[in-house]
Amino acid sequence: MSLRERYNIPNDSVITIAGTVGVGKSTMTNALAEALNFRTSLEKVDTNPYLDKFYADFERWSFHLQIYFLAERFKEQKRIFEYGGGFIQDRSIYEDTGIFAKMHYDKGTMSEVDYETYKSLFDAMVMTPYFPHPDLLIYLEGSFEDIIGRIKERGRPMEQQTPLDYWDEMFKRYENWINNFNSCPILRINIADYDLLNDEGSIEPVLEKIGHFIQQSRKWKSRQLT
Ligand SMILES: Nc1ncnc2c1ncn2[C@@H]1O[C@H](COP(=O)(O)OP(=O)(O)O)[C@@H](O)[C@H]1O
Ligand SMILES: Nc1ncnc2c1ncn2[C@H]1C[C@H](O)[C@@H](COP(=O)(O)O)O1
Repeated sequence: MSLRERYNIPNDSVITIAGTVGVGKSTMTNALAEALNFRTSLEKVDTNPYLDKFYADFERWSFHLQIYFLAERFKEQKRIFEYGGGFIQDRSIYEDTGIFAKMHYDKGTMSEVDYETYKSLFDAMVMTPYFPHPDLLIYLEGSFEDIIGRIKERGRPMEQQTPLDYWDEMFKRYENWINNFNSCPILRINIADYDLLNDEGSIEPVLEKIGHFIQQSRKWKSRQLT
């Protein structure tokens, strides 16, 4: 029996992994996809044509970068739909607007007119009944110190040169954002409770929770339809 069958996870499930930069989304995405034999939808950092420029000059590039991310994630959403699900997605589309665009607007590194243009495009594309929301959003959380340690250890130059205040602001916003998030069911997992790098078996309790959550939310959805 496969792990997917053992934990009763439907093979058309779409699971998105959310959380601040460096918390461990990509690592979790790859581990879950391998355990469930699902496809991945990964955030491509190396081929992003705006990311380096953005970190060097937020004001000049924040609008361009948000439009790029929106286009990339929307194309991925289409790909997931075309395959009929069975995907783990590295970062949700909701974080682009709820965390990044809003933070840059509030801090003055995205102009009001750019923010309004971006938001109206995002809402028209995503906040509609036609947009297929994921079955589950797994929110990874941990201490600020642990997360900063992981950003340092990973060592992407553009992130090393970014002041600590930026990550601190983002960390605080994430807590507030997840407490108010209601676009799909949420499963919160603390990074202190598993260790995918040193203990392969630590994925199993996560799978058990996923199976339970998806079963519950599908039952709830089917009751709403009858
Ligand atoms: N369970 C873990 N224990 C220790 N380090 C981890 C763990 N999971 C991820 N990391 C490390 O933390 C860093 C950031 O992880 P990553 O998955 O790239 O985060 P994200 O995609 O959220 O930015 C990487 O260097 C990764 O190897
Ligand atoms: N929407 C975004 N706006 C600005 N920066 C973003 C956005 N989405 C991702 N990023 C940045 C943050 C990191 O430097 C890289 C990759 O994110 P990660 O959390 O490491 O997967 O892109």
